Amino acid sequence: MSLTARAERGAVQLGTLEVGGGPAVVIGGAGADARWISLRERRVRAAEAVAAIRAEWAGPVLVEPSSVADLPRIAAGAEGVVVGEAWTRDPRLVGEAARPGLPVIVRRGPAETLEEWLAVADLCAAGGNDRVVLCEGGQGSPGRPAVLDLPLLRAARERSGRPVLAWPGGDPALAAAAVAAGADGLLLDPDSTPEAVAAARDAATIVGAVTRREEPGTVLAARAAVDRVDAALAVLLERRAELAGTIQRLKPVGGFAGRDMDRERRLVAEMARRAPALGEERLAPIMNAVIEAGLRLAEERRATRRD
Ligand SMILES: C=C(O[C@@H]1C=C(C(=O)O)C=C[C@H]1O)C(=O)O
Repeated sequence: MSLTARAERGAVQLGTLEVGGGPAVVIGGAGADARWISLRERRVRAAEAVAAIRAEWAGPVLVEPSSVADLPRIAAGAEGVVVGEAWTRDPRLVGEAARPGLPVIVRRGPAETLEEWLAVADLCAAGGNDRVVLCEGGQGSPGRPAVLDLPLLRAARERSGRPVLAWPGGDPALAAAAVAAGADGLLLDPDSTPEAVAAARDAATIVGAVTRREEPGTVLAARAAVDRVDAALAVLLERRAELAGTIQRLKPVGGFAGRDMDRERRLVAEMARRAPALGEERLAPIMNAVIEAGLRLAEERRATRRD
């Protein structure tokens, strides 16, 4: 599959948040598209935990239960259930988690094979609940921060047709790599800081703008998709201006005086291969504006440095 191809898959709705159909989503702490909490290793009751998060967040909430007893409370107050390794080892528990009809996020345990992982998802579906999202990656050992198998993530996505999230730890570079590999979203630590959430979202936005082909159905969704592409364009335009500025300093004659129209025509022709709908005719004035902005910046900088 090419880098920018769009794979067909079933999207899963987590409350108001669609996973798998549009942009890569971010699930985690404050500032994310959805929040989640784990009741494992916490001495807090499901109802209290859900109420606490509800007090500050009106969007989708997912909960990892500590036992089957938590499920009715979760079903009453949350938009999804998260099950991890402890659950996926026990088919009966998985069946119970899927029964209330809430979407289920199935996290792969580090020792679990692709077949075992997908079998857990199928178990949910067999119980009548096909709203299953997979999640690859998890906490490593102390010397090994995150364990994220990207080929396995891709295989799971292609084989199951289900959305697949990735757990990138706190590393935005891994978040970017996961989205580039096809992850439909990121599951961050529930206690992630707003800064960590923003960094992961930024990485997902920039990479996703190139790798995720979207087909939005409303003006609002299409504008949001355009905003993501513009975010990536801004990063590239800034980088391009810096590089073009370097060339002005290195050339014997820089700035507008050293303009090379033949080089400009050739780069437009090369770009038209990747942008055939726009073609050379439409790209030429765009690139002329981009190039002139870069030259103006270079000349302004040169004037203030007086070199
Ligand atoms: C950067 C250069 O200087 C100018 C700016 C260009 C650009 O921004 O791409 C291209 C050709 C030149 O007119 C260059 O010569 O490569």
